[in-house]
Amino acid sequence: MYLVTAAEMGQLDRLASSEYLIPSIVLMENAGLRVVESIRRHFQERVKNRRILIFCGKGNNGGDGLVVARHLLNQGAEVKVFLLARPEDMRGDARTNLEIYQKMGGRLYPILGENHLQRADIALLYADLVVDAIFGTGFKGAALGLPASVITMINKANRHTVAVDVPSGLEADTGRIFGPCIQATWTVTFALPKLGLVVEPGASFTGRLEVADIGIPRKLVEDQGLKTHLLTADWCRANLPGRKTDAHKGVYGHVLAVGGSPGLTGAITLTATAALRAGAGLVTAAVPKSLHEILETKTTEVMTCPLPETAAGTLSREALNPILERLDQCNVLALGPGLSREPATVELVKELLPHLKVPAVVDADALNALATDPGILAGNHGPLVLTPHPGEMARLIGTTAARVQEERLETARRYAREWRVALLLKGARTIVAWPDGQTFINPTGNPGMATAGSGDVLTGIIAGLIAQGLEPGTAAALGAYLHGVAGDLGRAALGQHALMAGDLLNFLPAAFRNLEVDAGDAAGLGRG
Ligand SMILES: NC(=O)C1=CN([C@@H]2O[C@H](COP(=O)(O)OP(=O)(O)OC[C@H]3O[C@@H](n4cnc5c(N)ncnc54)[C@H](OP(=O)(O)O)[C@@H]3O)[C@@H](O)[C@H]2O)[C@@H](O)CC1
Ligand SMILES: Nc1ncnc2c1ncn2[C@@H]1O[C@H](COP(=O)(O)OP(=O)(O)O)[C@@H](O)[C@H]1O
Ligand SMILES: [K+]
Repeated sequence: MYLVTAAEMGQLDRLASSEYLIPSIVLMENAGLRVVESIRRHFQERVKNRRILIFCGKGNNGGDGLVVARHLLNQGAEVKVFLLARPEDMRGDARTNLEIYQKMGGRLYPILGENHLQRADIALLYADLVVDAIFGTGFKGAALGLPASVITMINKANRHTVAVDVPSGLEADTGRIFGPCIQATWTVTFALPKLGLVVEPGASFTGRLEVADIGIPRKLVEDQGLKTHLLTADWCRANLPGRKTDAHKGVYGHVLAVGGSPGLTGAITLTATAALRAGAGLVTAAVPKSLHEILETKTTEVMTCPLPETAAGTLSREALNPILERLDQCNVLALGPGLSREPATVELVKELLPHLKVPAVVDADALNALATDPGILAGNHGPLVLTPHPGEMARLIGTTAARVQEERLETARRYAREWRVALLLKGARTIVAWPDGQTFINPTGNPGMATAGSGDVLTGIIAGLIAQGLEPGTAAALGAYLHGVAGDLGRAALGQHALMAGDLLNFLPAAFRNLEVDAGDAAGLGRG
């Protein structure tokens, strides 16, 4: 599903009117009607006598709110409109809808000063629902003064609140909040979701998100060349690697997982096991030779391979050729889990990356090694997926994790394009940016996944999907989605505190099953 900025949405609205002759007031009417339908569903279609307060701003968002008000009035609800503007300041379609509402005898209460707040505050005590139509995509910066007081008052009333298009106080483009913001129970956004509704902190203020069709022609949307997408189950389902009835394990590829160091054998174990869970045919874990027996003990289906090591028991530079030889029989490398930052091991990573002929998922300490010499990626390199968390991303581009978190989308998009890699930036609402600019935001996952080894599992899932023939960028997006679904299933069963990385492996089958279309697949009968 495409995601848009306020400007892109405004462009769509304008072109719908100018190129497709759809009057803007028709778009506003459609928007209002979609909100009314959503409110009816909220009340199981019984809106009669419901006490509904509608807070309207002076712009078109307020206009939407006035459309909502008059239709609810017509349907027998007890409606009160609180208008944060003087009627004479209203313009265009919003003004028209204000006048229609007034002609219908709708109750209208101006909020032009703090002295008007009390009436609204009392009404809030008895309200069955609050409709937030104060600010939409036209909002910038921070709500101050009276709007800030109104937003704070509404939040304090703690009533069910539906936000029209965007929760008021939220920047539609970034999801950032600089002042009070409506805490919506749910949001009805028009035509396409705005970026700020699906990334934190905006996503938390948005509540449950409904995307309402207001009649913007689909072809117009397709012709816009939009590059940002919200990952959906449908998209993931369409990109799941198939399973042929006459398949053999070689068909599903062979992952070479390289990593491990004393005390960090768990990371490489999680990655290797996750690759199998994700459906790879074969997986080999290549580790420093003194850890080889531990891996043999910790794994069963995973094959293992001892490699030359340093005195510290980490992979040494002599491991380069054995790894390259092993890669001749593999079709994807997972590099980094538990690797350590031993200088010789860092050198090994820097020598290995430019020689790769197969796709590689580069994670954890391999990223830290890359950060010591970013120019490594300047030359030609195989298709890479980098999976940094904000700290590792900060090291890669020489900034701070806080700065990365302020500009997650642009940071990921810029790095992917500059270094021609698929860049997966972990964290709440993981971002997957492809070299061509296509960018995906993952809505699945939860804070229970902020636990040691969770990223190692993701690395394995992505490598396992590439092993089965998926393009690296597609595998990164699909992997992030499945990883998050496994985390959500894990949270439902175990809670957020108890969830551990190993649990993600146990819930991965259910995450796949949720996506597989027909029961046949789920029973492992294989797709014909
Ligand atoms: N055809 C269409 O276009 C359709 C549009 N639709 C609807 O229109 C909405 C966009 O409407 P919009 O562009 O009028 O802006 P909106 O969000 O109502 O803001 C109102 C005013 O807020 C003000 N303001 C801004 N920042 C502020 C701040 N920090 N603190 C205080 N005030 C601030 C700013 O005032 P100004 O800066 O101009 O003085 C602005 O004029 C969109 O979300 C959707 O709901 C639908 O009907 C579908 C069809
Ligand atoms: N608050 C959160 N919401 C959703 N997912 C999260 C959250 N915190 C962490 N995660 C996910 O958990 C994983 C953490 O990975 P990482 O930090 O690399 O852990 P480790 O290095 O211990 O394996 C990432 O996939 C990240 O997206
Ligand atoms: K709003």
